[in-house]
Amino acid sequence: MLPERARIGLIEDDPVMGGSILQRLELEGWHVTWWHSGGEAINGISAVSGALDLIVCDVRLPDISGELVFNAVAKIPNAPPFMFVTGFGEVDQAVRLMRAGAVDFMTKPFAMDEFLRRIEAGRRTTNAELRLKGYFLGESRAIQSVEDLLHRYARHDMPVLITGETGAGKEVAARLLHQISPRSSEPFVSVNCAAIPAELLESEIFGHEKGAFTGAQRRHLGYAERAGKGTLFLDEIGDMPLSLQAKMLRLIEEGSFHRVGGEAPVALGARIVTATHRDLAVRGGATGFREDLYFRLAVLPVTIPPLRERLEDIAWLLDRFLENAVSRSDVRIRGFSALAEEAALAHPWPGNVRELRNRVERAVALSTSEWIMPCDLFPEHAAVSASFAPLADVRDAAERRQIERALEQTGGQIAKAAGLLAISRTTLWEKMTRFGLVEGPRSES
Ligand SMILES: Nc1ncnc2c1ncn2[C@@H]1O[C@H](COP(=O)(O)OP(=O)(O)OP(=O)(O)O)[C@@H](O)[C@H]1O
Repeated sequence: MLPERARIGLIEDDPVMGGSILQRLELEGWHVTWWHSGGEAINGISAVSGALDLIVCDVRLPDISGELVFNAVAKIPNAPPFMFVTGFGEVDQAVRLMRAGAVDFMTKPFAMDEFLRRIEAGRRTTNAELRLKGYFLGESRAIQSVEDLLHRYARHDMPVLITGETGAGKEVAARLLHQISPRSSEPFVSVNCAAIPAELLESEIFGHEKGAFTGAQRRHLGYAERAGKGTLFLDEIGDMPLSLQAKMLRLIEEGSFHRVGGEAPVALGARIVTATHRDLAVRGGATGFREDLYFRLAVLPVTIPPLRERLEDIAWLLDRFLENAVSRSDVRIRGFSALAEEAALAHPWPGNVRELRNRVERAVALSTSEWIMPCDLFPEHAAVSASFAPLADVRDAAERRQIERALEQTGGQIAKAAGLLAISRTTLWEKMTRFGLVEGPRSES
């Protein structure tokens, strides 16, 4: 039973569906307000918005779409979380709604117990508790909305495709998705498809039977089987050979696979999460990736923004990695100098978070003071400035040389040398003093 009489808003035009949801929710202790059309719901919600713990909304309504209701309600202060109920063909729309902020969706027909579990997870108090725990991936709004999306995806079993530049944190996101999912006590198995030779990848993922090929002396369980009911994370999926892509497609469509050399199908219990730094959505097979497989993998998509687009995370990550590196060494470092932080903010971070972590670890090893300086984080800039003179120095050296020549030609006579150089005597004298060319008393002749 619910700790308090929680309030739910139901937007459903089908009297049979709405009636059975209402009856079950009331039995479970929810207080339900039922609206039969979108317009009716918008008016009704405005009056009680703050008091509602959750809204369950059908995507297809007789007057306006559930999406329009959601967009209108989202503008109301203290709007309640939305969970959508959709037909099978409306999954794309439901995913779009989740990306826009809906907490969850369920496809009809659904089992009532699963529905109750999901509304309990999506209701307002649960969200508030999540916030209190704070964010894990970073401080920027961009990464926090990624994290919010992962929380919404975590309750589903559909494949997730994580895209983003190299080193941006795709695997970290996949691990977080696993940890916050109901599968968290099961294994998380990570496979880097680019790191395993193409000819071995199939038997590494699907396993093989004894005698399947020369050297296969025993049955070998692949990653798909070792992941059990947990998460199978396939990194660099864009590098998967075409022959294996066909098998992946079958795995997703049929929910089972064959070990190499095996005859009986093995059921896949794990959720598939994939990642790539490539744009696999390019049409016409230009990427060498099957379009049909792409759509199967990208049912729930999420993109990790590059570090240069989330500057607020830079200082946060610097501190995190510094703390970590210092705790593993015996150096005493108090933090980053303001100049080092400024340099970090201006850097484009082509290697993203991985580059930042490596730079911090190297800086801790190199630093000779208690404060990390720009040259500790970016030693290559220090090397460049040592070998490459600033413009002002080059200009000074050229002026000095020309003044020396003029003085030589005029036998050290300032007035004549100034004439040759087309500057005033005073200016020449000042420059000679600055360049250390003045010896003995000044000659005005
Ligand atoms: N939000 C984060 N908090 C702490 N560490 C992070 C975060 N994001 C990434 N990292 C660290 O940065 C490094 C790279 O992260 P990760 O392997 O997840 O990136 P990736 O996008 O999967 O990279 P690749 O494209 O090379 O596979 C790892 O050491 C990881 O621990």
